[in-house]
Amino acid sequence: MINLIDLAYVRVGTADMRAQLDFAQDIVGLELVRHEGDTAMFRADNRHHCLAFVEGDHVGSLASAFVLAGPAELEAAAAQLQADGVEVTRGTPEEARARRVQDFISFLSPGDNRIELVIGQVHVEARPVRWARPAGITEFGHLGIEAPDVMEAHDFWTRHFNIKVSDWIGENAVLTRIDPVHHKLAIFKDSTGLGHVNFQVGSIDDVMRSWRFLEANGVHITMGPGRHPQSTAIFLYFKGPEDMTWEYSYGVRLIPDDGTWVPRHFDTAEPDFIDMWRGAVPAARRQDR
Ligand SMILES: O=C/C=C/C(C(=O)O)=C(/O)C(=O)O
Ligand SMILES: [Fe+2]
Repeated sequence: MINLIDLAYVRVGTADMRAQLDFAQDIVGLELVRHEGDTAMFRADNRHHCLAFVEGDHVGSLASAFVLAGPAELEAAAAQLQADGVEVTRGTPEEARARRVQDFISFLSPGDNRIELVIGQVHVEARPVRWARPAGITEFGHLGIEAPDVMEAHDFWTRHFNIKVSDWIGENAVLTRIDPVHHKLAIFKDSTGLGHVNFQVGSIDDVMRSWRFLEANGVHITMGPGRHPQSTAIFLYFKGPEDMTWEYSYGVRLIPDDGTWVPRHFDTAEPDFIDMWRGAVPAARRQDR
């Protein structure tokens, strides 16, 4: 079993770095920690960065990364995946440095999403984040990734990793955890790529203030403010440049590690299956597809 300790970062390709730089700072509020060559890195918590935009021809997800405990765990992970027929690529020292990690491997998960497993991610413990806007972000919360067959993705992730299912949403989505946080990896039915990137905020007020701020700045809000019955989090989803979906949320449920949690199944025919406040739900999330 490969033990994922935490999320590390997400890398996203962009053909419009200027637009992504402006949006990530002026709208989302992240700190630009470093812009070197074709890569801009953003910080939201003690990780050196949790989001990197890489300028080039590929627009959209390049990789989603998780932290492993150390070198022995990295070797064991590579061996386990290879034994199962998964093609594993070793990061070069230059690639590791660009990611601010000591070492990493990568592979494709179902849905052709590139996943990186890293060790020794650089952390910044003492210096507070220099927020570009006071959005109230407390941390990089979770990732949504897409796969055409959620069940196949579920089987892969639960076979190899310490992933536990927290909840199912029809056959459209599975929300999974690697620690007490209700979900850090959500898999949604779609072709491939990054579904959304979530940032936790400190209060309901932060969600609502950002809602007003986004509206005033002409940002397309795709869902919310609302409250997910799954994690009980109060959420706000919005679109950035190049069709990237961002989310702020507050109040995610913690699941005690006592073995008593049974994954629930939410019926997409119910009017409040995804929003307890029954706000408008985008068509892509409305029914089993
Ligand atoms: O589609 C349902 C989404 C649920 C949640 C939640 O319960 O918090 C998410 O944030 C998510 O999966 O993105
Ligand atoms: Fe989310």
